[in-house]
Amino acid sequence: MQEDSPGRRGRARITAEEYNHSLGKLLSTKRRVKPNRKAAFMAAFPVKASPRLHSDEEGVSVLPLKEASVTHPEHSKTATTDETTRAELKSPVEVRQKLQVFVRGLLLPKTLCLHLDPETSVAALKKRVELESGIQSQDQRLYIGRNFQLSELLSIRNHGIQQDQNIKLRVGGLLGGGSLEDEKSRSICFSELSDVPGRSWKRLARQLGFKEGQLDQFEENYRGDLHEQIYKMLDAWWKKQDNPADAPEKLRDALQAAGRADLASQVPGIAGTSFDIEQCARELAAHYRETMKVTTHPKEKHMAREMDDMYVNLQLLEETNIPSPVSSSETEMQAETVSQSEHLKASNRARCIPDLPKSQPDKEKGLHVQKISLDSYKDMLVLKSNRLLIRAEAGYGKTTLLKRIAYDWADMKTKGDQTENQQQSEPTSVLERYELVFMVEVNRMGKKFDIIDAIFSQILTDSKLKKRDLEQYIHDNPERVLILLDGADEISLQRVKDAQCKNGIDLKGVLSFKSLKSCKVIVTSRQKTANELLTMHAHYTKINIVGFDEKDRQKYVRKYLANFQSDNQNSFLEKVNASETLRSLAEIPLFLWLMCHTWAAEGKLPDQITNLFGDTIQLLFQHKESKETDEQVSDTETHVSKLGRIALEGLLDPNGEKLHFKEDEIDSEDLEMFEKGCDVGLLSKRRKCQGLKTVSHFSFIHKTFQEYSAAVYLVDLSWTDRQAFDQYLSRIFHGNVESVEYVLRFCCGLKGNAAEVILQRIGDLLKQNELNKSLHRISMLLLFEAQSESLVKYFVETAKVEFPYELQGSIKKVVLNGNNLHGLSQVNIDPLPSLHTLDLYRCGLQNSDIGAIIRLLASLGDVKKVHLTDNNLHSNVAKALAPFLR
Ligand SMILES: Nc1ncnc2c1ncn2[C@@H]1O[C@H](COP(=O)(O)OP(=O)(O)OP(=O)(O)O)[C@@H](O)[C@H]1O
Repeated sequence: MQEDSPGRRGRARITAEEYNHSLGKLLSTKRRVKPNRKAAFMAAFPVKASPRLHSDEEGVSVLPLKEASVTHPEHSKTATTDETTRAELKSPVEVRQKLQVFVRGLLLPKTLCLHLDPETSVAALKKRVELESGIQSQDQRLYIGRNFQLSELLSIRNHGIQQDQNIKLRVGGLLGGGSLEDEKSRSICFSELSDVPGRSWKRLARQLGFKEGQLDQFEENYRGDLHEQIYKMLDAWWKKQDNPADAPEKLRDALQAAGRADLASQVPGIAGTSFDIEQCARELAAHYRETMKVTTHPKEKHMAREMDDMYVNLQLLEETNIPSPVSSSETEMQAETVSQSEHLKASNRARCIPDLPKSQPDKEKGLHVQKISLDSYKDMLVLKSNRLLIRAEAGYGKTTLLKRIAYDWADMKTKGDQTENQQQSEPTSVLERYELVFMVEVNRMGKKFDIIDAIFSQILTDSKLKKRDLEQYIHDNPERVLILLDGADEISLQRVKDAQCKNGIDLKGVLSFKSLKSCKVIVTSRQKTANELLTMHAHYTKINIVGFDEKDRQKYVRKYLANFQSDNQNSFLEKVNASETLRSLAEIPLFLWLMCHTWAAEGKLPDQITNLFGDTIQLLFQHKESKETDEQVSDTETHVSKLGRIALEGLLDPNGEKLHFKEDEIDSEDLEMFEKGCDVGLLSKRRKCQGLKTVSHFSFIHKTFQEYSAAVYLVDLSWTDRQAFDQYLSRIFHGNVESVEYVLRFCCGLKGNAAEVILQRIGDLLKQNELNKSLHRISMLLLFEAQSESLVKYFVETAKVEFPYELQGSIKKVVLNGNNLHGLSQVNIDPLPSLHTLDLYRCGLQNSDIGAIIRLLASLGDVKKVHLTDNNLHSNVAKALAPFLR
């Protein structure tokens, strides 16, 4: 054992031999750590039974403390081979060879040599160090390599720690009054900093105001001892400080400017400051309990319901990439769901919602996508990854999910204050590990994208707490903090990348895993930006929100319509379940909310689908406007119409219906509208691998929205460019009527010119194909959608009128006035329970038509009145109808 290096101050003695040993090892092992660490993380991916669950929580073996032995380095065995370590990584259960690791740090009386089971959690390791050193485990920060902080949630194997690896111990933030003014704290800080900067120390020195000549002098005076050169430089800088209170900030700024922002957190704070964590938690909890509600009006944020009264569980899928069994040259990735495959099937319904992404950014090529359904957000929080990306299109409930987490945490904190040892519900118990939870709206962050600033401007608005102290606390206790970043899609990621955030914790660093690596961060984003985010760092754990399944829908309806009788709730559910379109829309919380809202206000859902989709699109635009971004949201109809040309061309594509549009095939003007469509939530954008290239594709979030846009465009054309309108109609009536049925229905619902032309043409077609049942059905739907008495004339000459099933339900009156109904051999209308009145004024009815009228009344059910004025009927014949009226 040799004497201490002169640079080691303010602590018990460490021998130079240890110092050299650690430094040498650290550098020489560094290169080997990475691939193995990666392998360890890959091994921990949820490919097997349930390795997603954290070992401490879920009973994966953790070596009992007594099994970890302590020896001094000079007595220790030398390194095991890399091969052995790899073997441990490959089959952790079979091979349980212990790892020898060295824990060293300035506050330790001596370097600790521990023999640990690879499955030992970092939390258990800290306890071990506490026993040996007396340093409380919650104050310990353990690092490997160049400042990679170990997470308590993982085991040492998970971190890829190898035989003989050095683990560095620092004491967290010197929170208990540590400051640069305090000689011991300063000495520790300078000594720690002198260990790490390496070649960046000259940059740091320049930032601290030293000239080249002075740097040469330090080198000259302490030749061969880099640690001492840096230490002396820092000491010299300190002695020049007139105002010691400003010094910590200056040093942090200099570290950041020198490209070592990662070290800024090691600079202790100002003398006398201590962060009141209890106070901070109380303020956060009060804010969340007050504000975290389920919004029930797209514009009026104050119209919201209490979380417990309105929140319904969402279906979540974790998406993991595992090495593909197929060759990596495959361009399309395969998707597999491990459980609850019905959710996936539901989301991939053929007509309604475009498929979940099957392809991923390039790096993931050759990987197999495995989707694992999660029971609740608790499953998501226990995943090992510290960066979770929640992806879903507009209105699927991303924000609401984060609100729920923040609310549950606040609830737990508040109840915990009231009743000690109270049993928490399952999902909330996982939140216990977080002292602080921050929910930040990304689009309300300042230009610098400083998370601390955002916390103070969005949550702790009236707080007396100091930003600096909070920042220090987060840096020192990252694993006790949960950060929820909502709406990464609502800002330009380029702006985030370009932002200059000198102090604080910046969004760029957090999103790209550069800072707060061991802090759990959950980011939400729509699909379009999610892909971009993955280019900042590919190792996010991806969570997809699938929306509501049938049970969730029922729960939602019972909650939303809580003031209504259960019969009423049931009839709403029946109505929704009866239509495939409504059912698939109801999987998206935003749209289910709209339907419930309409039902509650009007006692029915709009009979015409045009109204329903018009309102839904309007809601999407309002939902976007409510986000208070600077961006101007354009007029709904204009925007939708501008998307319509490509939408219609896609539906009429001679090579088969096209629901995905390649970015590079869209001209720049239309592209802008498509991008905006994504912002509003009408479209989504995804990346797909095509050979070596990655191409972005747009698709409408629901096929029916593509049809609606196409219809709005067609109706516009009927006014502005009649020739183009006629050409499109010719294409449609040339064998496409059935495939674009919804476009025609929307056109009729949007009324005007287009409705009349379309109904006339379909009437003509029907005359030529009287027996075509499908055409009958469509024509009646169009007629119904148009809601125009005058247009009935195009159909009544046909022998058989069959009303569509959509007429069932709440129709009270059918008006067929002015149409020539004479000679009808058969009129088929399914029973309409609510039908009250049938108006048949001036319908050219004669005595011989009485049989058809009676059959009609009998089939309708409960008609109370028939108006037959101005027909050629004998009064006795009219009286004969009386028994058929109720
Ligand atoms: N889990 C849920 N329980 C009850 N209602 C919900 C739930 N999730 C969403 N909603 C309803 O749907 C609306 C839209 O949800 P939310 O704003 O969370 O969607 P989002 O995915 O964040 O959308 P965007 O991408 O536009 O930000 C909410 O205001 C709420 O009324």
